[in-house]
Amino acid sequence: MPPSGAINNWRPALTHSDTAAAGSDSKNENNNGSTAEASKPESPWAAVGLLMEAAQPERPQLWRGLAWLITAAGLEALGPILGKHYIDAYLLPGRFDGMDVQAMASLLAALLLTGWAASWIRFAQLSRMAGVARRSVQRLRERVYNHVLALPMAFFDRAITGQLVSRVTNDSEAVNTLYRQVLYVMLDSSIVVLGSLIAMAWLDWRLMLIVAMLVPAMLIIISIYRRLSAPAVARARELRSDINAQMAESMAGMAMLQSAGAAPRFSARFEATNSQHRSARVRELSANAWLLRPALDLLNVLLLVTVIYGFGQRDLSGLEVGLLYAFLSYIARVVEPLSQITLQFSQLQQSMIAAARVRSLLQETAPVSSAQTDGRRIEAGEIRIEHLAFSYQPGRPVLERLNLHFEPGSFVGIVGHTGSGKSTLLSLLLRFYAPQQGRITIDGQALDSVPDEAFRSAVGLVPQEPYLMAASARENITMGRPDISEAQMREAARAARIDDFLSALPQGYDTLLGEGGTRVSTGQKQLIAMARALAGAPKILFLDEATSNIDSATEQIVGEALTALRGRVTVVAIAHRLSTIRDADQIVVLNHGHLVERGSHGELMAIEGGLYQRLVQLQDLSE
Ligand SMILES: Nc1ncnc2c1ncn2[C@@H]1O[C@H](COP(=O)(O)OP(=O)(O)OP(=O)(O)O)[C@@H](O)[C@H]1O
Repeated sequence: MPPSGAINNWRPALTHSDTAAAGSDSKNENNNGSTAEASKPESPWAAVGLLMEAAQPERPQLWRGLAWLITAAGLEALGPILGKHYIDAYLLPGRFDGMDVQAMASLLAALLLTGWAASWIRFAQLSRMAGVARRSVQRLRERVYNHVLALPMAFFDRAITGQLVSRVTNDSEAVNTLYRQVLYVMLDSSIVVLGSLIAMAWLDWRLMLIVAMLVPAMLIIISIYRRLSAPAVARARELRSDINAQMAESMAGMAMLQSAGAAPRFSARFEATNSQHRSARVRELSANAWLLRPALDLLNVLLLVTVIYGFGQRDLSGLEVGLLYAFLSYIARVVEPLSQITLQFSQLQQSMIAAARVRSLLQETAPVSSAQTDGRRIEAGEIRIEHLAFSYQPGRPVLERLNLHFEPGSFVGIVGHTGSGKSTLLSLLLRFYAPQQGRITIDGQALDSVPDEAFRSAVGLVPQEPYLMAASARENITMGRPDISEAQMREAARAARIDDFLSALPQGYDTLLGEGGTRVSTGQKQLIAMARALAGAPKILFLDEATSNIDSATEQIVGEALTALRGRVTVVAIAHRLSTIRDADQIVVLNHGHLVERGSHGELMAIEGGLYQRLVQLQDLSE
């Protein structure tokens, strides 16, 4: 199993989606067990914390925006007070002449100006905050992506590609919505409500208390709604991510899917997930339609009745009319934002779940980078393996008590039956996993203490399933490594015997390969992968069945290329096709995770009844 292809691999075990399709709680039954997927309920503060982290560099902007929003709310709250004064001082007493008209005109102008100023400030600040939100989400998305790139390979054994894509794209986008909800609706509306309540308290605190009752009533409604709809919201989100995962999985395994005639089954499974998603959304929207809107309308009416009734109980002298006007204005200003907060709650809940998922992905521990360690560069490429033991799952050892020594510049072949642990050994040498017992050293220093950069530049890999990016041949070989010159790239391509092919392409090395680009055969892909590995001028070159997809003539040419590396580069090649490693200085034979034989081809062939001898005989028979 090629570790390098883990993220792109076709995964026949559709555990998560299958359990989801069966209608069970996939979270509990997901054998892939991605903690990134676990959407455990998080407090709203956790989500807000994530936002604040993302907005960290622009916090002063946020505080400034907040201060201006409070100013706008204050200006808005002034409106009804001015209106009350206008009614009480001029309208009711009928003072319409001389100085009074002037005063009335200034009062009305102030009324208009405060309203306009408040609207303008709010618009400007919300636009400013929208900018902060967009940039924060951009930062968050980059952070999530970089975090995923740094995660250990063991994580990708559990993760499902489509769901990870969902985390980086949809969920990060949902966090954008959360930003909008939190800033536009929650924050802005809360400030307006607070400003109106303060103004009302200044006018008549008893009446204000009646209006303020609205706040706890709304909170109760929200809490009931939350309890009723939360499972549906979480389920909808989970199923949406499943839909993405199924989509990605089908695309990645299209050839197998079609050739195995599995399209109808996949289609049925997709429909099942899709319809469960729709049902979850309907459940969620029903709670919204049946509970939220009617409850809000009812509260509004009750409030108006109570306030008017309160006025009815008082001595309705002329002055009370201005107060009634002011209160009715304030009630509208309180009810509307509170309705906004409540009505947006469903969206808010979804966004919070998305934020929780992004957060748990960010909490996946990336391996501690060796970048800062004081290890040396790899100069010779000597590898020593001592008492190495490893298992993916406790109690199921894959490699046991391995002791090996690869001389610098030597050519080492690793052979063994399928599942004997060859790729696992390679994964350990590549630091994809850490051994549970024993140790590996390179040039005498522990593998994990070699600085990242030094390790990467000294090691090349030609994986079993070569991976081509949707980019030019040049980019596919250099992989953006700035230190690889044109001459080095071409030299590597020549060594991998792919230079002629690439030069003959319509735009030569600038021709697009990979998805949507020029089609290349699997064998050619492998040669490009070889050129990619050689271009970095590695000290150690790992090949994971790199000759399995090329014809015998090309294999011979590659064999010559490997021979040319002798003495300069330590080559460790896993090979099913034994002819590839026939000339190796040392052939290591693994069986069920144990080292059973070791030696040159000649030495191993001399072991009567030995495993290597049998493997060679079997292969000779089959050819
Ligand atoms: N990521 C993984 N998680 C759990 N078990 C794994 C993982 N990768 C490999 N294994 C198991 O470890 C054992 C050794 O697998 P490995 O891929 O190293 O064998 P191999 O010799 O390279 O096989 P092949 O020649 O078929 O590629 C197998 O039993 C396999 O099922």
